[in-house]
Amino acid sequence: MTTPTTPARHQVNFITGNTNKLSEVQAILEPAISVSSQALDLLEIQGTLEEVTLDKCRRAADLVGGPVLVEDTCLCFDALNGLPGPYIKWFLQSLGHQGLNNLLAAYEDKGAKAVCTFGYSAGPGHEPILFQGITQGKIVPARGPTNFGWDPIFEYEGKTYAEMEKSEKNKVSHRGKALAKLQAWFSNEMTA
Ligand SMILES: O=c1[nH]c(=O)c2ncn([C@@H]3O[C@H](COP(=O)(O)OP(=O)(O)OP(=O)(O)O)[C@@H](O)[C@H]3O)c2[nH]1
Ligand SMILES: [Mg+2]
Repeated sequence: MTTPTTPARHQVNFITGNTNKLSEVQAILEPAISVSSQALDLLEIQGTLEEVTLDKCRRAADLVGGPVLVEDTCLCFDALNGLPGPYIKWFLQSLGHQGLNNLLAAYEDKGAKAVCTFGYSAGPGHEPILFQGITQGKIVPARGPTNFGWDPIFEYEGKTYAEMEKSEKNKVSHRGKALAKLQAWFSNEMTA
């Protein structure tokens, strides 16, 4: 007679230097998928949203020598044909919330897409798999706590991300949507 075994819980090693990202990923994935993390400052190439994450993921797998999860987040202004996109980190650092609003002053269209692209690689030499989530919102003057990036200037259905409870943001966010796809893929793998 064989004893039924419970399938091993999935485990991911999320490589990021961003503690805010890490706590959102843990809040969304755990306890179903356990999340460990290494803070490595990965070099990021110029390119499309997908190219940046693919390259980041391959680099992380080579550095760590095992399975890795990485993520790259873009903020794409509709009036600017998707810019700043993957370069939002440097735009935010240089211009701040007001400066990002000013970029759209000449345009009526304040629409913006928050795009999150996760890359999972089973290890060095394994081609990464991408999971992407997009939330459409608009850019507004800052409202709410300022502890995470551009959260105070990204408004979705009347509230900025910064004004939402964490659990509320995770339900509607670019990151939450991307992680729902990743979770579906992992549970499929588990039953395959
Ligand atoms: O208000 C925000 N709400 C979010 O949900 C969010 N997610 C990312 N960011 C910021 O957008 C840039 C992405 O750059 P990014 O993806 O390269 O991140 P990063 O360099 O901080 O970490 P990582 O590359 O080590 O993972 C960085 O400035 C992040 O702080 C966010 N800001
Ligand atoms: Mg980065």
